[in-house]
Amino acid sequence: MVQKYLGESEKQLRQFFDKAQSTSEDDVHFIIFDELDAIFRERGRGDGSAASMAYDSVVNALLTQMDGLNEINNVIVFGMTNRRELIDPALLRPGRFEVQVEIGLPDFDGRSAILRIHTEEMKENSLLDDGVDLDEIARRTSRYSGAELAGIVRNAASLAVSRVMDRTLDASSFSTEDMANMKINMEDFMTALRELKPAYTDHFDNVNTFYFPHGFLPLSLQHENAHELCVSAITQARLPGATARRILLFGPPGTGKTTLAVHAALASSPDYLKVIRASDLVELTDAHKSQRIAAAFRDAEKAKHAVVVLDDLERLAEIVSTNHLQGSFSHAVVHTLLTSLTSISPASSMIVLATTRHDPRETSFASNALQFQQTFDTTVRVPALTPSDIRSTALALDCDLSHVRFAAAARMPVRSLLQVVHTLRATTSNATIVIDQATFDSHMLEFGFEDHAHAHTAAPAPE
Ligand SMILES: Nc1ncnc2c1ncn2[C@@H]1O[C@H](COP(=O)(O)OP(=O)(O)OP(=O)(O)O)[C@@H](O)[C@H]1O
Repeated sequence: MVQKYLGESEKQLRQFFDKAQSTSEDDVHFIIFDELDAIFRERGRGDGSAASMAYDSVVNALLTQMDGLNEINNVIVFGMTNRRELIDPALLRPGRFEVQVEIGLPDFDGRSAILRIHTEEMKENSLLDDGVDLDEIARRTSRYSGAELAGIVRNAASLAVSRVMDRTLDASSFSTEDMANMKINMEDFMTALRELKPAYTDHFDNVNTFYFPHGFLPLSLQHENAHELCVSAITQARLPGATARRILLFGPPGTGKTTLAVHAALASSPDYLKVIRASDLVELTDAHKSQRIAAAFRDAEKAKHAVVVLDDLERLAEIVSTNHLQGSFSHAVVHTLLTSLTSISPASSMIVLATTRHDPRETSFASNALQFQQTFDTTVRVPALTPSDIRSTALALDCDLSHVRFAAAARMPVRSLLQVVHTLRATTSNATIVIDQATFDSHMLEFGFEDHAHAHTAAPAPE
């Protein structure tokens, strides 16, 4: 559609419709626009340059043609897009693209059928090993789109070819054994699956190693309760009429809020998981940050069971408070966060787990800016560890703190405890290490924590 000269695209558009109109009414014409969003974007959004005005004019031309369609009844127009929100709204009104059908990610039957179609020819040519279980591949690809499944098949085929080509460079000297080797087997599919990850997700494998490098620990009764609440909210979000879709986890720095949210999300086997962290958005402009956040929510709406984790809301929103009532934040990001959170479709089973260091029950600048009370359905406190939680968590990591004295009111964020325990553990290869008071105290001081035995709170190192 895009032409070099001004007015050419409009002319071409008119020609499509004129051709359809000029034929007999018995001949039905289909006009199909692929990637509709590439050309028919919302008008007035450009930079005012001649090029952007030219795009606006193409949209006008299509609107004129579509309106004229009422008088002819042998033309059916299809538009395809995966960015519906970018299309000029006038095109989506009744009388234009009035029937809108969403084609989401394929379900198990759909994936099986897609895999069968793409492997049919291989099977006919005896290139598919009998051990290839397409249903098993369909089971393992719950988050893959049709195009990605086709990519898996192509990748598996090229693995089989390269296996033989690595051994035999001359195709004319192929032996029967080479031909048998060329068959695409289950192992090729498994390798292809590991290499090609679906677009509509974070890579779950990376998530595991990133968030729980040493495994996931129960930490405390409150942590376990918070975890259970998140898992059951995610499970119930899949049922009609679910009400708790937006959960806010709050607690002091380093108490394990993000880890808990991500683990609960994984435990409920979502087919889409997106963790949005401020560190992934650094160096982006506010507009780009907002786009990323909005896109994650859009993708989540498309998935069947989606979880979005918003890690550290105040960092995402760049909140800097000078006191509990004043400060600054990124208006664009806050606007996007609030709009995305409050406009989750009731039909979707998406659930959002967000983390913050601010107690939503107390007045604070962050709490006001992000409207915690109005935006979230449920809030859950994730506390620092008590002395008995500290001991049991350390023991789970083979570090015996029974000889260390803590003030009853002492509290320690799990991050601080893990820092100390891991350095203590690094000093010896013994199965379980028994730590005395002096060694523990000196490590605590080294990390800048207050005297835990007397202080009410073992403060974490400044961030
Ligand atoms: N249940 C757990 N099991 C094992 N490790 C954990 C657990 N919870 C937290 N951790 C570890 O403790 C550290 C801090 O956890 P996390 O980042 O989740 O805390 P946070 O409350 O989100 O912190 P912040 O307020 O700074 O965002 C991480 O290194 C994480 O791996």
